Amino acid sequence: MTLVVDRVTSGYGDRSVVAEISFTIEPGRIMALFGHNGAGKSTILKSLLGLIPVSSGTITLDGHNLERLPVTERVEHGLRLLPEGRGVFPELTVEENLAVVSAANPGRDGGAITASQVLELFPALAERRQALAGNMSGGQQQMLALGLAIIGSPRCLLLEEPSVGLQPDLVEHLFAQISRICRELGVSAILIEHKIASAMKIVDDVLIINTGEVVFYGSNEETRRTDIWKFF
Ligand SMILES: Nc1ncnc2c1ncn2[C@@H]1O[C@H](COP(=O)(O)OP(=O)(O)OP(=O)(O)O)[C@@H](O)[C@H]1O
Repeated sequence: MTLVVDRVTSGYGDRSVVAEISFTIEPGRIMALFGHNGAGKSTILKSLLGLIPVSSGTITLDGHNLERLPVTERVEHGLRLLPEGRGVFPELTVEENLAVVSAANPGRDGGAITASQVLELFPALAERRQALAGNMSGGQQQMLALGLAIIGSPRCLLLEEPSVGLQPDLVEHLFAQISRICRELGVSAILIEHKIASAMKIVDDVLIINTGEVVFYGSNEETRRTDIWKFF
């Protein structure tokens, strides 16, 4: 399912924070969203998911216009947010976390990803299925959050700084898992990340914004040939 964002402008109240944002992500591909603090990265994700309204522009997922739909319907279409911080229920076990989210996301067309498939995809979670999520390490909690995000029929993951608080080796591991999930399931992703060198190992395309406007959009290869630091 191709995500096409075309000239989206949005913000808070009367204040536009991001303007005329455009990009396209094909299934199975990952786009990095880079920019300095306060550039508007999270605002773009919130606009895609419908947490804040867009004032102009269109968002289509495989041809379906999403920009006027409520959050619940956008989730049904396959948009999934992995929020900054731990997107898990700390007082529930791994299994209970998976059960709660499965109940809320039955998925569509019989091809939905179930809790048991998530445990097959992440053996480290299967080993800890009875553990309380809140007692697990940061890396394990992030893996569970990723597992929860793909239950049902995900099409596009919105990943908000998933590496925050993780040791460098765990960051590499998590990113490898994100890459594998996207390629294997044909799910696209937007990755907001400050750890640019690590992100560059898994992303296909890069969008850089500065004070709410796109200042660079290119493939991984083009990004590596460009002095991107001037855009921050
Ligand atoms: N709920 C809100 N109400 C009003 N203004 C907000 C709100 N959230 C963010 N902003 C403003 O929108 C601008 C962009 O913020 P945003 O969180 O999108 O940036 P960001 O690029 O994600 O930053 P960071 O890397 O620090 O998370 C900032 O000026 C911020 O103060």
